[in-house]
Amino acid sequence: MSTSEPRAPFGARLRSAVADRGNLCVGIDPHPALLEAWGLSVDPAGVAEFSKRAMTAFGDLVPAIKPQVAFFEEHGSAGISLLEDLLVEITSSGALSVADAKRGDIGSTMAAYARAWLSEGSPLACDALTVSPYLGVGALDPAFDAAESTGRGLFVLARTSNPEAGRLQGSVGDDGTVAQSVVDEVGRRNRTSFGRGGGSFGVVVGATVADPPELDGLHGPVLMPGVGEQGGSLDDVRRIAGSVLPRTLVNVSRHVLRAGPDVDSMRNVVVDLNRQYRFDNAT
Ligand SMILES: O=C(O)c1cc(=O)[nH]c(=O)n1[C@@H]1O[C@H](COP(=O)(O)O)[C@@H](O)[C@H]1O
Repeated sequence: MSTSEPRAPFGARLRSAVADRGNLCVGIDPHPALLEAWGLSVDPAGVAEFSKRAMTAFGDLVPAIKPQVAFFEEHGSAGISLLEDLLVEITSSGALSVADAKRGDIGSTMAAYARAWLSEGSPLACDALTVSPYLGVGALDPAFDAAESTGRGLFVLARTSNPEAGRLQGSVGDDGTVAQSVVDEVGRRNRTSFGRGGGSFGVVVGATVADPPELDGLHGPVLMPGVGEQGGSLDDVRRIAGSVLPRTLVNVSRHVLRAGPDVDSMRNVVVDLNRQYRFDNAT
């Protein structure tokens, strides 16, 4: 992309990718146990082959691909270098990259994370980044600003899929639950940046959650992990997403990756999931 050609907002690019390819986002999570199950070495060479086969299997099928940064980071600089290459390859495949790094820190440090993941020309630049609001949604402002100015997006953790999350994220303050206040604050940012950001700021809500936040006021996308290995189902996704179902990106990682190392087997699982998780006609 030339500098004279501004990138369209992430929200608009995601809507178009979903209209084209459906609502499924597959994760690339090279767990050591999966590398072993695929007959690969638990080292950077194994991670490289794992990522290559995964991209061959579904790079052209889904609107978004979410590398789990932790499984690259654990291999040090070689792993990060592979992640840089993978982010480029995801773009070449026509999918959007969602880097699952769950970053979050005080504003000035957050600005450095924003430069790393959301600025033009950075080796780790992705289309969207997962961020943690534990230091306050306002502490993430450098990331909101960077994302808006470069046509990128954020997914802010609101109500996560893990069983330990409810006590903290479901606790009730003046504005309802903590999870609801995160959704409301992200929704406010989507409304104030409409036209420029195009609803590029999303939240993460797990498909396993019994007490999800109300998402009607979000005006942005939802990343919904927890389907498959963590027990979430299509019915759960429908129940939790409600009116934002068409803008929901359903993440599945191990359920697809366990079908490897055979590329066709993984591809078949994704084709099947793609049939179920396509909500463009949802009411
Ligand atoms: O931000 C995430 O993607 C995330 C949030 C959440 O609440 N739960 C959750 O499982 N995830 C991530 O989504 C992926 C789920 O993987 P599977 O359980 O194998 O499908 C992992 O990379 C998790 O780190």
